[in-house]
Amino acid sequence: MTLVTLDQVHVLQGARQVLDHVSLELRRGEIVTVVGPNGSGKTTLMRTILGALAPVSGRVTRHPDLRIGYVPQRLSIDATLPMNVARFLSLPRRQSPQTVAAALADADLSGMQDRPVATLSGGQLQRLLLARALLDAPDLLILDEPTTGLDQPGAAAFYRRIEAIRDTRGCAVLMVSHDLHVVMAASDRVICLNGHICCHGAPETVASAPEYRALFGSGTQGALALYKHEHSHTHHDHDHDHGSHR
Ligand SMILES: Nc1ncnc2c1ncn2[C@@H]1O[C@H](COP(=O)(O)OP(=O)(O)OP(=O)(O)O)[C@@H](O)[C@H]1O
Repeated sequence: MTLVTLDQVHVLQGARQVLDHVSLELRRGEIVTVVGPNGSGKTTLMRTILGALAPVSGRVTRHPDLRIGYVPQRLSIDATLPMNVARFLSLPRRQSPQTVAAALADADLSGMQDRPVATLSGGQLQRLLLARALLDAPDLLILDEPTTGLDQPGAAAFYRRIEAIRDTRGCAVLMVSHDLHVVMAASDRVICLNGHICCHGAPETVASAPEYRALFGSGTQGALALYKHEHSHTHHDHDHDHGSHR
């Protein structure tokens, strides 16, 4: 089932054209990652899909009654605010204890209802934002650079959790990421954006595309092969190029 379709979308930020002829489809159950250099329009694309920005031409079509859960890059919370996790998740709308418990379990924060938000680690706070995005049982989960500030093992664990949520809830996931190595392995499809869509497809296809390599160098494919090797414990004869990292 197609959840969102963008057809030849053009979006301006101020007078500047940021998205140019962008067409894509998001389908139920898939994990799609958008990669691209700084200023390439990734956040603009997320906000266009959310409906916060309108295209000047082209069309965005959302499935009727589509529910979108959004995980922002970061949240500025006043660290001195005396608020616990359960209360944070019941703002602005009251949620049942069961809904809160299920969202916390999916975000690997089981039993944390009474913890003051100010005492959470960076990784736990990120997962709290994930739990909040799960409260309304979204069909599509949008995450904008969700692992900013996490170290590589923390980011890898976060992406595995996202995969588990997709598997159990069946929602689609669209995310922006700079963690190229890990994310390439955790995605069904990758879209490489630089104002327009430079290339897209399976992670392996994108990692070896000349357009992608021109933007990110050639190191990622080797790291991808390495990650998959460790992850699956199978022994494929990948075209390793570990020596050529940027
Ligand atoms: N509100 C705005 N007004 C004017 N220009 C904007 C606005 N928001 C973004 N831009 C410009 O649009 C372009 C794309 O920005 P966007 O935030 O979508 O890129 P990005 O790929 O998410 O970047 P980054 O990786 O740095 O987060 C940039 O040149 C940015 O300066």
